[in-house]
Amino acid sequence: MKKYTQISDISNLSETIKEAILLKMNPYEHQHLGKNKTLVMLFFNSSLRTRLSTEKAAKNLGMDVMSLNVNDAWNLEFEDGTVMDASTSEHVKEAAKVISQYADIIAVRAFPSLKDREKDATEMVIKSFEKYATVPIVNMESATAHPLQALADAITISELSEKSRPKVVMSWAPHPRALPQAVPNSFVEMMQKMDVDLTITHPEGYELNPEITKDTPINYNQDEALKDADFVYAKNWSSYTDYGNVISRDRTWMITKEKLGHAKFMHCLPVRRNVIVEDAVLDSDQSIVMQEANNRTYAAQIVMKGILENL
Ligand SMILES: CCC[C@H](NC(=O)CCC(=O)O)C(=O)O
Ligand SMILES: NC(=O)OP(=O)(O)O
Repeated sequence: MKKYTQISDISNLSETIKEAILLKMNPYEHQHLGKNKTLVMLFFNSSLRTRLSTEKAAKNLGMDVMSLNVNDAWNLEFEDGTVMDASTSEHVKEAAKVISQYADIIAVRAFPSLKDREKDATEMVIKSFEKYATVPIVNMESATAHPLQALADAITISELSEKSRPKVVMSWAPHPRALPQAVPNSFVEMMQKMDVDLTITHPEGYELNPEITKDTPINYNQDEALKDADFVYAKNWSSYTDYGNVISRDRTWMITKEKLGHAKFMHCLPVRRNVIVEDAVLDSDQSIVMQEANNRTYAAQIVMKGILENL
């Protein structure tokens, strides 16, 4: 593996999932790979799980880790040819090359603006690091994708599914803020590669990028969509068509025990209790959000193992 910025960087998904599950049994087995190697993590946005699980994964592999909240360093310029006489102090051309001298792998988190859809779609931040860094890049959530989360979700469903082709329903849920489409995009992309019966449910106006959803069924009736689900993956996202806007705050879309039926509840976290999902669900043994969060370490570890093996 040369990098992990998108799900398609995984050449054999079922093998990767199997290897990640095996890794959990012996997480320190490959420490020789990371000895005298450094992971640098760059955060343009907040994180708990990604920051800690990716650091844990790197240390499981014997790596050293450095983490930088980029906004505490210099305000970076990403546009080519800019006369930098305003608020940006350093161009990503220099920053990426400088960091590459300190790192063997660079991991980046940079959320979208949610203001300019076309510009967000260019994935300027992570693509700039891919272009100018001289070491492999890992995506810790970019403007349109969260491939580490999706891999952890795939591992979790593979481990906990009680049938060969489970029904997986990704359901929109309300949120007070405008959130990215990265997590739902990557979850849909990942589920399309797995042997699951995937349905997406959301209010009208919340259609994701059709280049991602493709022919995955979309049901605007949540109750109908949730019927006989085995896994319910709840997530809020802002409108893609009315880009970056909150066009519904309909609290009836909150996931309840009643709506969940016998299904297992999934969410990437952080989750707004009693907005996205009621306490009774999160506090029940139908919730597998802790297993998902634990699998973030092994998703990151199997990815970085593959990268280290190719250095
Ligand atoms: C892994 C999820 C990260 C991010 N979530 C949020 O920004 C939620 C923040 C909040 O609830 O205030 C998102 O939806 O992409
Ligand atoms: N799920 C996830 O990526 O969590 P953080 O935003 O806390 O890293």
